[in-house]
Amino acid sequence: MADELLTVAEMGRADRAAMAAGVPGPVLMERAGAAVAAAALARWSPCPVAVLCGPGNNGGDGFVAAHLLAERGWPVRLALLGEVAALRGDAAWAASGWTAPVERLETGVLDGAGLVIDALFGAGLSRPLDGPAADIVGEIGRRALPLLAVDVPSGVRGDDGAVLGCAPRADLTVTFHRRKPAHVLLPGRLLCGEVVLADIGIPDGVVEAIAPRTWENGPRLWGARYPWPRPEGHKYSRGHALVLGGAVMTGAARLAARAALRAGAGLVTIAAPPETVTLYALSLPSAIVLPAPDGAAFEALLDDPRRNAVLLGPGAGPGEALATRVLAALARDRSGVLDADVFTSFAGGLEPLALRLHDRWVLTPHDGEFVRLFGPLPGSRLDRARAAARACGAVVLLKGADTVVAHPDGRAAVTTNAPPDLATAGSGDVLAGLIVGLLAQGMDGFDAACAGAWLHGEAGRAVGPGLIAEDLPEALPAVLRRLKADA
Ligand SMILES: NC(=O)C1=CN([C@@H]2O[C@H](COP(=O)(O)OP(=O)(O)OC[C@H]3O[C@@H](n4cnc5c(N)ncnc54)[C@H](OP(=O)(O)O)[C@@H]3O)[C@@H](O)[C@H]2O)[C@H](O)CC1
Ligand SMILES: [K+]
Repeated sequence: MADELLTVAEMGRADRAAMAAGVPGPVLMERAGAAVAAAALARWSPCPVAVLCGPGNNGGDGFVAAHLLAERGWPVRLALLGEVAALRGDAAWAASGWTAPVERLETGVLDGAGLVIDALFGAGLSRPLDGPAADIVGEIGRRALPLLAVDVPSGVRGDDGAVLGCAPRADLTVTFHRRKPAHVLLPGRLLCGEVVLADIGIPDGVVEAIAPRTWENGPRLWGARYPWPRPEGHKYSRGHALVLGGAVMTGAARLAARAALRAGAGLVTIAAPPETVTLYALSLPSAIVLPAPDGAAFEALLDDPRRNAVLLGPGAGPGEALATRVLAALARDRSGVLDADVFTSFAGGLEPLALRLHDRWVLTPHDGEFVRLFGPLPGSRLDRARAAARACGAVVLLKGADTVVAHPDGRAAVTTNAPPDLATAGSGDVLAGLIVGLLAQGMDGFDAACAGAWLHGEAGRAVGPGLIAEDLPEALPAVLRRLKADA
């Protein structure tokens, strides 16, 4: 499945470009409807079907699918929101191929149905569902009917996966040409069920010309640049991460350091308060633990240019001391990750950092931290992460069940592989450690953030229920082995 995600506007441009290139609208609609019918034939045994059509082209796809399923002998009832005479363009053309009755959109059309095809609204959803559309969506849920959604479950907004009014939960969603953000962002993703991407004959050159800026996060996005150890390499050529250790919450930096090592950093130094050196050293034999009693000592560690990537925040303790160390790290030519307590230390806003941040720095806030840093920005998680990255100049990784990574230049990726088990103490520290480990090996900020988030998700899936953060670094070798085998 292609990884690019097209916005509704970009998809409209793709449609128009295909038509300009000689693929007529009815041909696109015929193929879209045929893909829906094919999906029904592939996943369900013949059964009575209720096809629910809306007043636009999503409904047109429904007419085509209804016709094709009826041709295959499936008992099909079709209901339309509005009048046939009001249909326009390709939808009117599609409706003309349906000679059986067109029912009014009422819940009775569901009686006896073994499958519902939802072709009410797709890309053209413009307001919350109400009236008969909302009634029937509610009834589908009450009856727990199997549902195949055309393009998106009706009520889910294509650009951000938000639900306008209500939307049904589909078992399968058939979408066309490329997926939309709604297929990967929550809550839309959870309502789509399995997503099938159908080729409706829009030439590949069209998407290249549109040059989308949004992807689903996965190895196809960054795998070619993954820093696998080279035969002639040695530990010094694999980068050296510097992790600031805290005095009290020592688990956070330990988890992060271990993850950085597992991600492949050749060396990891923990800059530790003197009284904690033994603790850190005993629990992490492969890390270097050095005392850093004050800011000057930390800066001395930073001054060694071999320590090329820095992690500040996990367990560091918020406040002036941490803020000073962040500014010291940013004053040097390093890459790094800012996480956790850094966001509390700069909760008033990132202005003190703005001029110094650049795209080899990754900020990893969760939603609460994000709002404290950047304010209540409008739009989807994609919009907000993009706006934040643009504003601060660094890569922003907005953590959550649909983690978004955004680059200041507008590129963004949505991570879909994170299991709910990852919502546990210390999980974010591991993520920050993975990213700094990849930065140390020379990956750029966007790639490192994307790869880190994806590896974190895969490690979470490998462990599954019962996961605690300590498991994640240990799950990584098997995940990396598979990644390498597939490369
Ligand atoms: N390449 C492709 O992807 C192709 C996609 N196709 C299909 O076309 C739809 C998009 O079709 P479009 O006509 O642009 O939009 P919709 O069918 O989704 O809906 C527009 C009509 O619905 C009305 N509307 C919108 N929201 C509501 C609502 N909440 N309640 C009632 N009515 C609503 C809207 O009315 P307006 O007043 O806003 O104008 C329109 O009448 C895409 O999703 C694919 O399924 C093509 O078939 C092939 C190519
Ligand atoms: K739909």
